[in-house]
Amino acid sequence: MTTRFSLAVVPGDGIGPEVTSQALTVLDAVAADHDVAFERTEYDLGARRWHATGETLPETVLEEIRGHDAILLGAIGDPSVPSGVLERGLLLRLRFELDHYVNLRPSKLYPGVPTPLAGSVTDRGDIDFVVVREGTEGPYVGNGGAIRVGTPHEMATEVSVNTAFGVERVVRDAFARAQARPRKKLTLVHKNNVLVHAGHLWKRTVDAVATEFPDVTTDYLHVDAATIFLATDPARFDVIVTDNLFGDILTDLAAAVTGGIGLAASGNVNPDRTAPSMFEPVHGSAPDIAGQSKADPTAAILSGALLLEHLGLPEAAARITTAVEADIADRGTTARRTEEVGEAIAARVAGGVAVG
Ligand SMILES: NC(=O)c1ccc[n+]([C@@H]2O[C@H](COP(=O)([O-])OP(=O)(O)OC[C@H]3O[C@@H](n4cnc5c(N)ncnc54)[C@H](O)[C@@H]3O)[C@@H](O)[C@H]2O)c1
Ligand SMILES: CC(C)[C@H](C(=O)O)[C@@H](O)C(=O)O
Ligand SMILES: [Mg+2]
Repeated sequence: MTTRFSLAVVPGDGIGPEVTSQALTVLDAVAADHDVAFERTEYDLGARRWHATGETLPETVLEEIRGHDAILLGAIGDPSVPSGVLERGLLLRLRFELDHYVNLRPSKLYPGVPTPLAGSVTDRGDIDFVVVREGTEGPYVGNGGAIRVGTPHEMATEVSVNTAFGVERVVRDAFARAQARPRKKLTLVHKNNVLVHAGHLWKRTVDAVATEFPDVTTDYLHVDAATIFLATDPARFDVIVTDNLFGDILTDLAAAVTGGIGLAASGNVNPDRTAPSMFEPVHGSAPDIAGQSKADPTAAILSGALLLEHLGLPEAAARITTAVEADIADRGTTARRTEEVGEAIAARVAGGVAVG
C-alpha cells in the first residue's frame, strides 16, 4: 500500500525555484519504488508576494503549512526587498514558529570533489562531520534596537538570547547524534573567553549532559580557532554543537571546504515533532546567478534526502545520496545546467537497485 506524505513546498526567491524543482524531480523518482507518494502544496512566498501584497508569511498560510508532514524550501531573499524583511519575516519566522531548534548541517567530502583545503590535509576520506546549529535563539531572536538612528550618536544592540532550556535541548540532541556515529565525538564551539555569560552556560550544559553519554568524548574550541581547523584539519570533527550565529558562519565555511555551497544540505528539525521540520539548502537565493540555470541543485536534492530520513525512509534517502555520490564522481569540469544535473541524478535514482 502506498504511504502518502504531505509536503509544503516553498520555492522562494532567486535560484530557490530552480533548485527546488530538481529536488522534487528526484524525490518523485525515488517515491514509486518505495511505495510512497508526496502530495505537494506549493506556497507562493517571498519577494513576489511581498511586492504584490506586502505580506511575508500570513497567519493563515503558516497554519496551513503547519498541517503538513514536512516542508521543502528553496531559498529566501531578494535584492529588491529591504535586507532582513524576508529573511526575518518569512524564513526565521518559519524556523521559530515551528520550533526548529536543531539546525542540522552535515558536511562530507565526497570522492572526486575539488576542495581548496590546505595541502597538509591528506586524509580527505575522513571528512564527514555534522554541525548541530541551535536554531531558535542566539542573536537571531530580534532582541535589540537602535536609537538616534542616522546620527553620529546612533547606538544599536542585537542581544543574544541563550536559555538553559534552549541550550540543553540542542546539546542533548547533539550528544545523541554523536553517540549514534562511529567516532562518538562532540565538539562545542563558542567564544567563552569573551562571551562569558552565554559561553559558560553552553560549557556547563555540555559538561552536565556529558555525564549521561559516557561513551561520547567531548572537546571545546573557541570559534576563531574552529575556523582554522575547519580549513586545515576538518577531519578532526565529528559532531559540532554551537549557537545560531556561529553555526551559520561555520557551515558556509564547512561547505566551502567540502566541495562548495552548491552541495551543502540542511534540515531545520523539530525533534519533538510538534510541527513539521523543514529541509533546505544551506545556500541563499544567489541573485548573481538566478534565472540562468547555473545553480547547482545538489544541495537541494540532498536536502530532499534528509527529508526522507526524517520521514522514516532511510533506504529511499540512501538511494538519493548514492546517486549524488555517483554523479559527483563523474562530474568532470564541464559546466552543466541546473536541470541537467537534476535529471542526471534522477536517472541514476530511477536506474538504481531498489532496496527497502
Ligand atoms: N536559507 C536561505 O534561504 C538563505 C541562506 C543564505 C542567504 N540567504 C539570502 O540569499 C540572498 C543572497 O545571499 P548571499 O549572496 O549572501 O548568499 P548565497 O548563498 O545566495 O550566495 C553566495 C554565493 O554562492 C553562490 N551560490 C549559492 N548557491 C549556489 C548554488 N546552488 N550553485 C552555485 N552557486 C551558488 C552564489 O552565486 C554566490 O556567489 C540574501 O538575501 C540572503 O539573505 C537565504
Ligand atoms: C538568510 C539567513 C536568515 C539564514 C541564516 O542566517 O540562518 C541563512 O544564512 C542560512 O544559513 O540559512
Ligand atoms: Mg547562512
